[in-house]
Amino acid sequence: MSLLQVKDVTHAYASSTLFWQSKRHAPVLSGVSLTIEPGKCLGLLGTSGAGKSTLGKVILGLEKPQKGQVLFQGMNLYDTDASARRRLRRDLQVVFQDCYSSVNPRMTAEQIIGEPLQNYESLSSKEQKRTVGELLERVGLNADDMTKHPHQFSGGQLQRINIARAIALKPKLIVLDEAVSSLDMVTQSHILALLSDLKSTYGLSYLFITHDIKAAYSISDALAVMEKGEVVEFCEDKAQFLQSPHPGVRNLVQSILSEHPRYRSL
Ligand SMILES: Nc1ncnc2c1ncn2[C@@H]1O[C@H](COP(=O)(O)OP(=O)(O)OP(=O)(O)O)[C@@H](O)[C@H]1O
Repeated sequence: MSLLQVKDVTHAYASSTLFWQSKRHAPVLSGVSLTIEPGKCLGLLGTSGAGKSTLGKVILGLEKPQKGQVLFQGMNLYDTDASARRRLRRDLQVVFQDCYSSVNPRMTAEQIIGEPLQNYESLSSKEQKRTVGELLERVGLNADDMTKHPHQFSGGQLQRINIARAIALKPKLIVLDEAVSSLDMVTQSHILALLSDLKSTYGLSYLFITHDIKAAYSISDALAVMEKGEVVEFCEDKAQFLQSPHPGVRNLVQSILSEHPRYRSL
């Protein structure tokens, strides 16, 4: 069974509530369907405004769609009781592009990474400290870094802290919304390598939202492209992506082919 199934999802944001009437903008998502398999990464590409982040929010349970279903391990995300919702919140995590605004600047790394543990696990303070230390080391930082505040880290280091917080509860799916986009190329490749490593170690699944075809191609198993709220291409095997006849996808593919001699003949 797929880990996540998005079935025919249509969504429009509410614009205003005028007395009893709630008005809505034009749909941002129209008839979107896709799947994410256990332990796999789906790269979601598309131009600005295509609806990628909105789909990410719908998948995280944050934006209830007007139409369609989101099934996580067969369970309807928007039709569950409180205890199932709590479990789902553990299993679904997110890392955003802006590593600085994703954390409270007054908290230490220990408090940032420890927050989900405190909310969901009943660990003694000693156990929690040890777990935070292990998580810091797991993402390539030092256990001693737990006393530092966000401003004492570089952008890449802080994104590692956000990743440590996201994996703290051993989730099943992490939405990575432009998670490496604001980093320089070298840091970006290190973080992509870390994400790949964590994925294979813990059997994590990712929704990797990005504008960057090269980053998406390097980390993903499957690829999808959105245009104006619709999924115009969805390839469960990224190799099929290179053969897509869709003109928008061909343009994306050309940009990777030029740098990968192996694929130039395609
Ligand atoms: N909270 C909101 N209320 C109203 N409209 C919104 C809201 N969030 C996003 N939108 C609109 O929905 C559309 C899709 O936005 P979304 O952020 O999902 O696209 P995106 O593909 O992630 O773009 P980007 O890559 O620039 O982040 C845009 O037209 C945007 O203005």
